[in-house]
Amino acid sequence: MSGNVGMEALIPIVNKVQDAFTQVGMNSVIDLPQIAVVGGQSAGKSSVLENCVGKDFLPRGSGIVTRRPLILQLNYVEKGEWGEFLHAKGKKFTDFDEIRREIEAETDRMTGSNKGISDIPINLRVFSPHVLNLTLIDLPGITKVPIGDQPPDIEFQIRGMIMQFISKPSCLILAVTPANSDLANSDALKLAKEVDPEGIRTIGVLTKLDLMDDGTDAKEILDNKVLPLRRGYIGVVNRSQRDIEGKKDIKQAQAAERKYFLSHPAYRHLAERAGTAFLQKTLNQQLTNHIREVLPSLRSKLEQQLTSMESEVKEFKNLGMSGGREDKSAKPRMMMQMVNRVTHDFEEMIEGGGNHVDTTSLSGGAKINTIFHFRFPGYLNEGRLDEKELRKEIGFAIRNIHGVRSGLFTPDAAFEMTVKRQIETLAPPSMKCIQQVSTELHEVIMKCIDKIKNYPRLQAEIDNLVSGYLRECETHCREQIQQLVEVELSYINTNHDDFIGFNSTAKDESVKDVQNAGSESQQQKDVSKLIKKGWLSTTNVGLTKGLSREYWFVLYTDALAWFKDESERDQKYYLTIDGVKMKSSEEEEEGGGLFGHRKFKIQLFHPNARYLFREYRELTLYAKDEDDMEDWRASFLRAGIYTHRSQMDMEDLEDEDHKPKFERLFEDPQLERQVEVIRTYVNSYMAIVRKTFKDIVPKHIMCLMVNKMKVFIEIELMPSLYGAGNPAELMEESEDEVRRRQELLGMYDACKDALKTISEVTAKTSSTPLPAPVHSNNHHSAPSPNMNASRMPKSDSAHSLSQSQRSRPPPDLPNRPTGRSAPNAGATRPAPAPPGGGSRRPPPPSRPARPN
Ligand SMILES: Nc1nc2c(ncn2[C@@H]2O[C@H](COP(=O)(O)OP(=O)(O)OP(=O)(O)O)[C@@H](O)[C@H]2O)c(=O)[nH]1
Repeated sequence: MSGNVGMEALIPIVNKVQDAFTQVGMNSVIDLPQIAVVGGQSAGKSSVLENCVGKDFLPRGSGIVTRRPLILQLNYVEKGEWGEFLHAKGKKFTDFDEIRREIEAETDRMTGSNKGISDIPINLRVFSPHVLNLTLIDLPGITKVPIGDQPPDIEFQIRGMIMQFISKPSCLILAVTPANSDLANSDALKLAKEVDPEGIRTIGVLTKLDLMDDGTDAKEILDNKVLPLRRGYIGVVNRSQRDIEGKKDIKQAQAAERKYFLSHPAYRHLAERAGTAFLQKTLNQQLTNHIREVLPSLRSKLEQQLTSMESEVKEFKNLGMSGGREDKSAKPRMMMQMVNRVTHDFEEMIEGGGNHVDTTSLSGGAKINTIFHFRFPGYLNEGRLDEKELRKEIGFAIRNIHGVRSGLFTPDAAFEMTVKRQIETLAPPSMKCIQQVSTELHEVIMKCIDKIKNYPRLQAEIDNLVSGYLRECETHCREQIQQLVEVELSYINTNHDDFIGFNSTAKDESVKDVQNAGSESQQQKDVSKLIKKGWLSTTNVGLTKGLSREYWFVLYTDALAWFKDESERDQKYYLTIDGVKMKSSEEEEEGGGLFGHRKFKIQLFHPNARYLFREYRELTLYAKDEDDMEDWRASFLRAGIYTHRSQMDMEDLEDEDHKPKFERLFEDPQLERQVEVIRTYVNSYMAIVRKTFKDIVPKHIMCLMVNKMKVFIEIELMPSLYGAGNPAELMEESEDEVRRRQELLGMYDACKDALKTISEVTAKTSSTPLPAPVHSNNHHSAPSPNMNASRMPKSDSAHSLSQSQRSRPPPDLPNRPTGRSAPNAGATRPAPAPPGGGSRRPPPPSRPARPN
């Protein structure tokens, strides 16, 4: 196909834009409008359409030829030229005469050969290096009188068929009217007016100028003086049937057409605005307008995409990795940057602050702080014996020291032995604290090195080195704490300032310790100290079993209270926790609930009483996660709610009569007195030791683990990495990263190219403004019979036609209508009316028979 030079000129432009956008992952950015030809029977629609494409391939002839809509999709391909029908998939038609025959045959297949019609379209795709990706629609001609197999309502049916296509706001309408018929009766113009009352997307085409009666011409119509259209009329002279039969070449025909306009006295002045070439130019200009119209939004999309990539591309450039090439010398520098980043992040996560503060959970330094000051004091109470157990132990110690004799005096050794056993119980919670901090440090390291996962070897090596060092620190710290326990065991300092001694009444900081050491009345006097507040969910506080509710729990050193909410106004219960024990466990998911899946359970109960509170034997609490449970457990421990011993342990404390063994001790009043004295001392001394541990263990951990880790990462990590391997190898990127980087850089370049293309296209093309609306008193501009259907939203029609066209005034306004509205006033008819006042319409041209 080469009969449409203008369209061919647009091909490289569209392809360039399309290619540029395919590169950046956007397809079909330019969706060109459809073009439909509408007109009466034999008006020359198919001829006009063919001329638009510039290739012979449509059936033409007398009578109704187009009897099914033909949807012609033009597809640009670099090589070859062929057609394909949807109804004959896979078959390539390289001979365009064959295409014409196939259209005829397919029309007959659906409609029969006796002039029947059908609204089922024939879909033809033409592939060619000479076409734009464009859809053209050839529609059956409007006819009024049914012939052959045509249904009685043929006019109505064809009208519906046409409307289906032209009512789409993106469809350009070529309203074809033969010059040798009455323009005022043009169905094409009427239909176009219905769907496009403003005339934005309608182009009037006047065919068969050559067939007008001698002495008549269509000058006035072409000058847009009769039934004016916003875009005016374009006159064309298509090939006659004889030309077609004589195989007149399309180019030859266009040359003849041009000659016709130049030589015709009535048309000479408008020769530049007439003919097939001008129609092509007008259509191509519309397509150009459309292309130009989409460019600004494409540009802004590209600019957005470019901005989003800019910072990463800059980073690659800094690292010498742009342009798809890697600068090997940059690798050690990059490694340093990565290590610095890890150092910085580690420091930030431990010391707090920074830009990326976690707002969902405690982590890093804050978590370690919680472990030190919240959990660890609780853990220290874990191995602690309750009052009865302690008395029992002291009682046994005293009796074992006295041996066979009954001692008169309280033996110091019993105090020391008991204290030592108690000091030993401080080692496991201290180790637990070390282990928890170590786990947290490891988590922090993992988070820090996650950011360098694009360099898997470097990440693995850092993990290896840092984790190894952390293990060393942990081991060392454990040894130190063990040493600390041994130090405490080595000398029981009863001269300690805070030790209660024989006369002293020193008080421990911890209220609980005093409670254990003092009398009941003393306990009552102590002011309750707050330990922890928070939401917990429970299943058994005044609710049907199985249901659960959240309450605001407040734990004091001697009581647990719960409230409706944080305001603490509506108190639900106040539970004194003396003697209360706990069991904690992880429960299987039961599905649903206030905290999602209730898994972390703590049960409080009173081993020596039937009910804990009201009619409940126990209080079951659910924490929202493991951390929360751990915090509550530690808090309960601090409040003196210890973990319940197993049944076995309890049995050990009882003898055959189920009487607590230690109670028997008190059958000896002297022993009872001695036990009481030692118990007071033990509690006082242990309060001192616990206080020391509470203070010194976190200090050890900070010194031997946290700070050492910081120093290691800051100072030793880099040399250790150099020792571990070649930076170039360590800095090897993951395949994903290489691909990602290449893609990103490719995309970045493609975006820039696409922007350049847009600028080029904008510079090389120009928009034609939409002519101003025409005003006419004649019938064409009268309200359409179907106004509702015809009122299209302006924005919709803008889809295909430039917004800018609307606002700008046309360079040369079309002439105002003369006001003459005679049906055929366009034709300059010098000849007088025929006698008898008959119609002035010329007789319809006799059409030669269609060749078979
Ligand atoms: N002399 C002359 N003949 C024309 C012109 N335009 C079309 N014809 C002839 O008119 C006849 C009908 O042309 P088509 O292009 O088939 O018209 P159509 O509107 O597609 O016809 P239907 O699809 O049957 O409605 C053909 O024989 C054409 O050669 C023209 O400008 N001048």
